[in-house]
Amino acid sequence: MASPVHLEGTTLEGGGQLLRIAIGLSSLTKVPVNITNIRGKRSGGGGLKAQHLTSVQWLSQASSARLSGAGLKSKEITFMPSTRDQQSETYLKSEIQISQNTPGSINLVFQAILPYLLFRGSHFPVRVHISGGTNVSNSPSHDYVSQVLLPMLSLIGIPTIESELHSRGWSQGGARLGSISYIVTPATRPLPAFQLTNRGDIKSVRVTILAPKACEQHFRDELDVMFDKRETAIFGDREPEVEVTFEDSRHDKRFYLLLVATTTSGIKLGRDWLYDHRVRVGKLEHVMSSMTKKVFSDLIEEIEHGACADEFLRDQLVVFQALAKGKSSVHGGRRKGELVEPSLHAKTAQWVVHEIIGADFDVEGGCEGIAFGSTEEDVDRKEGGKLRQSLEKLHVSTSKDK
Ligand SMILES: Nc1ncnc2c1ncn2[C@@H]1O[C@H](COP(=O)(O)OP(=O)(O)OP(=O)(O)O)[C@@H](O)[C@H]1O
Repeated sequence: MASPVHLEGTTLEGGGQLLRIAIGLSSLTKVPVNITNIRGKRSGGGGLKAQHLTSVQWLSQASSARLSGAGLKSKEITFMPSTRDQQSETYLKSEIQISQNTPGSINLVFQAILPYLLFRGSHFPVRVHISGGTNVSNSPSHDYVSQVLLPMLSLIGIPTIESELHSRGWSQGGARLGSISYIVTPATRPLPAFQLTNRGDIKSVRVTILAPKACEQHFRDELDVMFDKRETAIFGDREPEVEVTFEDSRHDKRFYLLLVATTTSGIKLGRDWLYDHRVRVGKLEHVMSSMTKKVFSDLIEEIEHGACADEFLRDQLVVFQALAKGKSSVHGGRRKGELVEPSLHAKTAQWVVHEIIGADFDVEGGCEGIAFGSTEEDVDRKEGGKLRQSLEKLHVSTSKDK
């Protein structure tokens, strides 16, 4: 087997996403990887947290990989997928259960395994049940995934993924476990290249509030005032269409607000905040007004620079651009006439896909994908053809001892 591609875990963002993308791509393409200094830029010493370990272990079993070094807080792992075109029997079941006993983000586990579930070459839908956190700081919430990520994946041509929330799991207001099921239908051919370049006008905004029931009216009033004030910045000359949903968070320290704008071309832009500052008794009005101000101004910033994917979605689409067939483009918007730079997360994702499968991004957010899953690519892969050779070249040029 070729020597593993070495990834230094402190590169760019230096967090967990580098690991998730690397292991997800490795399990699909069978390119072995070695990651050192995992999450090396995170405070607290870095290394694998439970959420990362869960994803790595699941993918290693699913792709019959040899995994070494993996444990809680590990800073180095080597992931060597089996080169035989055979998946582990256990993981071909139509029901998959992934359990976490802390509220590690369910959606980050899902982010790690989704490319594998979609492109592993199966023809059967799977139902994946994951327990952990549904609303966790610095990760996509259940609400963001169901209202932004999944519709956007469908817009770019990925078979519709359904999600079913069973119960909420929180990182705030004391740890609490929840669970979600996803039904994923695998792609039966490579993902065609997609173009997210025409944003259109903002047609409607959907607001999701999770807060203690006693705060409902105040929160709604704050939003009304803000919509009145910022109507033109959001809707321009169009008649505003706003829908507000409130759910009782059943805890006086659990506050979450999400705004999702839908454009005339079907694009969804989302911004949210799971309140993570101290909630003081008697100061709840301050919590609601600061959440409303911040989430509105974040969304308006996204709207003003005209991007076709919000800052978070942009990094989450990188892996799909790299696997698609042909050149996919995601317009990231312009600020003062200049293209908006990808976030550090997006740059990191682009670096990882380059290192593992050789896909490159241009400054405008375009990427010529490797057509993963096409017959030609399969033949190449099985018979040691073009792709295999170029991957092997990459192993050599990026191996650890370089
Ligand atoms: N508010 C948000 N809405 C949607 N997606 C988000 C949000 N915040 C973070 N994300 C996404 O979550 C992922 C976070 O990656 P990151 O590497 O920071 O996470 P991590 O595994 O928790 O690692 P670490 O603990 O090392 O930060 C990125 O894909 C990012 O786009």
